[in-house]
Formats: sequence, structure tokens, C-alpha cells
Amino acid sequence: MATPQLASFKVPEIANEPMRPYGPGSAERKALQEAVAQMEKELPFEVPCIVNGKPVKTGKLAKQPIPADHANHLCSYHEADEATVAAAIDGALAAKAEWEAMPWNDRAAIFLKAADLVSGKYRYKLMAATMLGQGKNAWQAEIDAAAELTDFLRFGVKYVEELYSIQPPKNAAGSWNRLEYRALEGFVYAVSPFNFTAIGGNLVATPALVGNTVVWKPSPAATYSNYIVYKIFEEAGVPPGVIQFVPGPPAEVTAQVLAHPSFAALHFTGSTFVFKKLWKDVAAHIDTYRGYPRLVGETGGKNFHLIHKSAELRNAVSQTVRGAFEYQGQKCSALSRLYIASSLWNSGFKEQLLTEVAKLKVGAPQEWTNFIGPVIGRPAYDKIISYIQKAKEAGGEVLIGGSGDDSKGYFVQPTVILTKDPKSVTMVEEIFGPVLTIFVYEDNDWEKTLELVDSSSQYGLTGAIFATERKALLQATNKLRNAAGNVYYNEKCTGAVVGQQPFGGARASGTNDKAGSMAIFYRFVSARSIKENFVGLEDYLYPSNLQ
Ligand SMILES: NC(=O)c1ccc[n+]([C@@H]2O[C@H](COP(=O)([O-])OP(=O)(O)OC[C@H]3O[C@@H](n4cnc5c(N)ncnc54)[C@H](O)[C@@H]3O)[C@@H](O)[C@H]2O)c1
Ligand SMILES: N[C@@H](CCC=O)C(=O)O
Repeated sequence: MATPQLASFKVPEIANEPMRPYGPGSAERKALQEAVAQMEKELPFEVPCIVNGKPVKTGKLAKQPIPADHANHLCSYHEADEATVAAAIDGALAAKAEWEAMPWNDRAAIFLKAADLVSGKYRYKLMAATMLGQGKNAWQAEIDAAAELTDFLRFGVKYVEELYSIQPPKNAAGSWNRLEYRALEGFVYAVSPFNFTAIGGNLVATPALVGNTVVWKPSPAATYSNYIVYKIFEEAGVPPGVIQFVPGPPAEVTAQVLAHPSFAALHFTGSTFVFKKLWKDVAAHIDTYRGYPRLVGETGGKNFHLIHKSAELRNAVSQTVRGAFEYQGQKCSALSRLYIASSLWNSGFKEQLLTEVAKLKVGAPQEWTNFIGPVIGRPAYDKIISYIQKAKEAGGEVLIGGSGDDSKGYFVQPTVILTKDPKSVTMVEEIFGPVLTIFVYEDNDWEKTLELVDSSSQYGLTGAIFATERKALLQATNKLRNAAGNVYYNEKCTGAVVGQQPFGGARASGTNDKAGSMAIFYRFVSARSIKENFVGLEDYLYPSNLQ
């Protein structure tokens, strides 16, 4: 039976999810503590693949270790094998027509309900999984698994409503022009990173909101939280087959998916290296596909703070500590290179920064006073320690930190390195850990420093400029136009909020399609123009054809 459309509905007013503070003695702290304790009691969990709404247990098990306590694991998950991936793709293609045809209001309602489940019923469970599995402390988990995921879902609904309402501005007499935002022909492949539970949810929800079906390969290091997100979508009413959850060996699963003729789009967030590889793999299969697949990828960063001599000292210090060391520097936006005027460096910045960094407590994220938790795993730990070593070999002076302890969990001390070479390795390459390298410039070299900031790295994700002189802000903003897709004045370079700062960077940092904005939805639709004629045509001749 055709679905009648009997009204033009309006989605509810959307606002950012209020953040809960988790202060001592608060109800939310108690509830989160209980959720973590419960999860610790029940772990390890068993996670299946989900194909067409049904659990698939391949028997090929892999583990998601707990980064603060690597002898234990949060879950064992069944890795998708070739048959499972094939069934997931077939099922996604089979589910597409009905999903795309579902009236927009109903699709919207499903995701609004999912947002309420995230912010309400499952808030603490999802946060607990993010804390234990991905090593976030309570506040970082609140930012990510509670607030940002909820915001992505609610604002996503608002943006799609706005997108759908964009219609041709003119109609010639006797006709009506319409634009229909078709879902892409085929299926979308979502590949998500470990560091944000919200990004996993958003990589699938964005294409699904506009009627696509999605095969989702989560990060092995975020499997359990992402599985909870999948289950939330299911409870909210996403029909079987619309989102297919296929954790598995990344290279193998991806190779099979990208070779499929109905592959229509990649929605990726992760490292630049992997995205470039997938881009090349897609190019190699271009003759296989029915169309030109959309490639949407948000990737690495080498984000900067640029501190002018006129900056407010205390603000610059505090923002720097947060920007570099929150979540152990494992945000794509994390601060990792800092340029400071020598007058400010010598008149308190150095001393205050080192004093504050020395106070940062490192340890298990479920212990409340720990600011810094573990890095995600063995390869990350080894990579970070090796970068500190490389910095020393390049003449860098470790001012604080510089070591780690991997006996129980993967803990790296917050590290500050002073370099005299602004193009030394840790000023240029992404490390993805709690390591900040500082270059001190002469106050008079401001303009030369702008050039340095712009040209030192291949990335263009985030950056912050600290100055009270407006002229300096303007100079920097002009010169650094392409150095960052998200730029902040007198505020740290992390912490973009959905609905407030659309997120993404260019250069090697990604396709900059701006997660958390309307722009990204364009990438997952293929518009069709429809013109309807009301009056008919008597004579095919034009006046210019007449004598
Ligand atoms: N720009 C952004 O918005 C943004 C946001 C979050 C993270 N990141 C970036 O992500 C990186 C950290 O996340 P990560 O460690 O999970 O990244 P990653 O590139 O290692 O992994 C990302 C995803 O790709 C998969 N993958 C890895 N190797 C693969 C291969 N050979 N073939 C197919 N898939 C493969 C992983 O399993 C995971 O699902 C950092 O570089 C960070 O800057 C960027
Ligand atoms: N929304 C995050 C970026 C996500 C990347 O890991 C921020 O701006 O801090």
C-alpha cells in the first residue's frame, strides 16, 4: 500500500545536548560509577557481526583489549569472513528500496529516538564502554559518547530537513520544478576510527538518514562501544539490513567491499595513510562500478597553537594544556606543535606550562582525578615512544615527561619538547599521543613564523591563534587561510561542537565535507530534477519559425 503524505511535518526544535558536569557527590557521577562497575563485573562481552538484523557468529574471534589493563579485554568479537561480508552487502542492497521509500518524517523519527536513547537510557552504558575500551576519562566520554553522538543524530535530522527544503527558486508559468534528493545507487561503506564513539555512529547515521543503506566496519579498538551504538539504532527502529555491522580484519573486509560493483560511497574517518590507500584501491576498481563512488574521508592532523607576544598568558597556558593532553592527545584535532613569541615564553609561559603539566595525573580513566589515561594500544604506545626518541635524536630537549609505562596499561607521560628546528620530525608528523613540541620565535619574526606554520606540515585540520592585537589575528587568519579547516581565536584547537563549528580540514587532513553540518549530506545524495508541465503544447513551432 502506498504511504499517504497528509501533511508537511516540521521536526522538533533542536539544541545541543546539555553536558553533565560529574562533580563530586553528583547524581550523574554516581550513575556513571555504577555503570562502569557493572561493566567491569560482566566483561568480557561477546560481540557478533549483525547482518539483516541477525547476529552472525563466525567463530573467528578477536579481542578488544582494555588499554589501561591490557591483560584483560572488554570483548571478544566475531570477525566477519568472506561469506558474512557478502551477505551484508546483499542484505544492504535488498533493504535499500524500502528504506529509501520510507517517508522522511519516519526516518527522522527513528534517529530522533536513537538520540534520546543515547542521551537517556544508554548514556552511562555507552560512556562506560568508551571509558574502559577506548581509555577516556568521564569528561572525555561525556563529550564524545553522550553529547556529540546525540548532537550528530539530532542536528543530522535538522540538516536533512533543511536540505530537502532547498528547491529551485523559479518556476516558469504553467510548470512546477522540484528537486528530489535520491539516496546513492548501491550501498555505502563506513569505516570508523577508534577515538570517537560518536564518529562511528555518525559515519553510519549520516548516509542512512538520507535513505542509504550502510555496511559498517568499526575500528577493532572500539568494537564494544560501536556495537552498543548499533543496538541503539536497532532499538530505535532502524530496519534490518539498513546498517550491517561487520567488524573484521580491516584490509580483507575492505578489499572485498571495494571490489563490489554496487559500492557507491566510502565514509571514512581515520589516518591519512589508510584513506589514501583506500582512495587508490577505489581508483583501481573504477571500471567495476556502476557510477563514480563518492569518497568522503576525514583524516590526520598536525594542529598548532600560534601564540603572539600580545596573547593573554594564563589563557594561552590553560588552553594549551587542554588542547595537547586531553584524551592523551588522541583527538585528530589535538595540539601537537606550538609556536610562541620569546618574550612571552620567557615571562611566564614556560614556567606555568611546565608547572601545570607536572600536575597532570596519569592513570586508569575510571579513577576520577586522572586527567590522562592510556593510549589505545601497543602499536600506538611504541609509535609515541619512538617519536620522543626521534625528537631527542634531532636535538630536541625534553622539558618534561618523555617516558612511559606499559607494564599494566599503555601509559605515556605528558611530554613537552623544546626544539630549535621548526621543521624537526615532531613539528611535522602526526604522533597521536600526549606529546607537544614547542618552537620559540623572536617577537620580530611574527611574519616569518606565519609562513613556517603554513608550510611545515602536509595537514590542514585545526589551529589556534592567541593574540589580543586584532592586527595580529587578522594577519594570521589571512596567511593561514588554508592551514586549518577549523581555526580558533584565543581558544584551544580541539573541542568542535556539532551545530556550532562544522568540523574537518583540507590538504592531507581530508575531503573537508564538514561533519556536523548540512554540507556532508550532499555527499550522500544524488539529486534528481523533476519538471512538471501543467498546460500542454498545441503547436511545436516557435514564433521565430513563423513568416
Ligand atoms: N579528521 C577527523 O575528523 C578525524 C577524526 C578522528 C580521527 N581522525 C584520524 O584518525 C586517526 C586515528 O584513528 P585510527 O587509529 O582508528 O585510524 P586508522 O587509520 O588506523 O583506522 C581507521 C579505520 O580504518 C581501518 N583500517 C586500518 N587499516 C586499514 C586497511 N589497510 N584497509 C582498510 N581499513 C583499514 C581501521 O580498522 C579503522 O576502522 C588519526 O590519524 C586521526 O587524526 C581524524
Ligand atoms: N570533535 C573533535 C574532533 C574529532 C577528532 O578526533 C574535536 O574538535 O575535538
